[in-house]
Amino acid sequence: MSAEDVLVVSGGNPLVGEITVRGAKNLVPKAMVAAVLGDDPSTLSNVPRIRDVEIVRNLLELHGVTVRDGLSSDSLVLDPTRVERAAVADIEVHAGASRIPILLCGPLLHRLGRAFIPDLGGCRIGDRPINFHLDALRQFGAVVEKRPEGLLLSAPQGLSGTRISLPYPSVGTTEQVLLTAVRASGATELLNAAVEPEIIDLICVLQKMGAIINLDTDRTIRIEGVSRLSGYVHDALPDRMEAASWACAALATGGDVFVRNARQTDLMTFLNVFRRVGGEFSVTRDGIRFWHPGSKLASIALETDVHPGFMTDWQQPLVVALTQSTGLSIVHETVYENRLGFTSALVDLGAQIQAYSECLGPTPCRFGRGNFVHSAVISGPSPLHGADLTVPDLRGGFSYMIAALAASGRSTVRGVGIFRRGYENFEAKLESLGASVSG
Ligand SMILES: CC(=O)N[C@H]1[C@@H](OP(=O)(O)OP(=O)(O)OC[C@H]2O[C@@H](n3ccc(=O)[nH]c3=O)[C@H](O)[C@@H]2O)O[C@H](CO)[C@@H](O)[C@@H]1O
Ligand SMILES: C=C(OP(=O)(O)O)C(=O)O
Repeated sequence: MSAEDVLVVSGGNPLVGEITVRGAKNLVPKAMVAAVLGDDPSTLSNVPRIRDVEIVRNLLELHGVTVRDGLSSDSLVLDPTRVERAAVADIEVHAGASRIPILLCGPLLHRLGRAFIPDLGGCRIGDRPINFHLDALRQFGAVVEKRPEGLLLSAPQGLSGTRISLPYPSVGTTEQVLLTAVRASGATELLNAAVEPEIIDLICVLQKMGAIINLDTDRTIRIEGVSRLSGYVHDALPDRMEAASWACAALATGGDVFVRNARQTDLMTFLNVFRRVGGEFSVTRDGIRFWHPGSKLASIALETDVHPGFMTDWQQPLVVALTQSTGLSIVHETVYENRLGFTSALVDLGAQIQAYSECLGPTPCRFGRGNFVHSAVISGPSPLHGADLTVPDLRGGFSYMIAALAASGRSTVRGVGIFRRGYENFEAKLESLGASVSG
């Protein structure tokens, strides 16, 4: 860990001011991958300067996509016309960096008839298997060989439309199916699909390219394959995970933060919970202002779920705010089996949190019968004090930062480099909100 990976936080002051969120971490890299399917260049704007975008930019360049900055400072132009001629021998260097490489399967199979996919990275919040992805790709006609350093795929007979029913509405697998089906021969029907706003935005990107995609009200997506797609011009939807993180930071520190570009439609479920806890917000054309009203915060019972439920990526920052609520709050994490480990560090800061392997919520989830610690009871309000913290993953780590800002005294937060995966300019944003942080 380098020195610049460590931040010393003097907490106890409310965060006050304004920050801007740009395009979503969970859409932008995927829209970049979609550009590989086009016959001509695509232009993507509202692109944040985050590590996951850099990783995918480097990966696409290795595959022969020419990526250059666009006319505006936040846009990228992606030209895939040289992909066929690219050498892919260096792809292994990207192993372990993010979840995105798996989404290149369909686009590379369509263009080259083969694809090499390195081992995936991303947050360690569960096992994160890719069995749904591989089952779906095989149904399209792909042959998948597992190699020590990754996956080798080919499509000797090409890729053909198919009927896929997902055991669980997986975001990544839904995107995998979309990116493969749009240029497969014939029609594809995807049942039990995920319908997160980032997926809808990816569908918008693909439709601009010439794809025909229907979304039914029952989580069924129907795709009619087409033989060619063009480039696109698209403005990425704003990052609702980052917006919710700053909202929770405002609430936990007793502050008042305007999140420029936050969109009500993407945050509707979060806003309901924020209000039930006692947080105030007001929606304007340019963003959403979130603030602590000065009165007591309420405890709540909450389950994370696939969209339109309460998103799992919002859970960790919200738990910090719940340490300041009066009474007992209950959180049941139903999307990942191992996303509550971060709570033990919050206990070191003075929070009262007990974690359980039972399902503490009305929905019996996939993890109830295993020994997975996936429910928590938070008792509050607890005064928090400074501690020495090491970031475990993106959202858990940002929660530590929020807790350190809410705590009285000094905390040392190690491993903040991970934040660069999903929080653009986080040091500058913290400073602009009056946080006392130093490297
Ligand atoms: C880069 C990106 O967009 N990441 C998001 C994406 O992750 P990601 O796309 O990896 O998440 P999924 O929706 O696929 O995973 C949901 C659940 O399905 C399981 N599963 C998934 C695939 C599979 O082949 N087999 C399987 O069992 C996972 O272990 C997990 O328990 O959606 C998650 C759920 O909203 C978010 O937390 C992540 O921020
Ligand atoms: C889990 C997350 O990301 P990833 O899927 O990229 O690991 C996240 O953004 O909180």
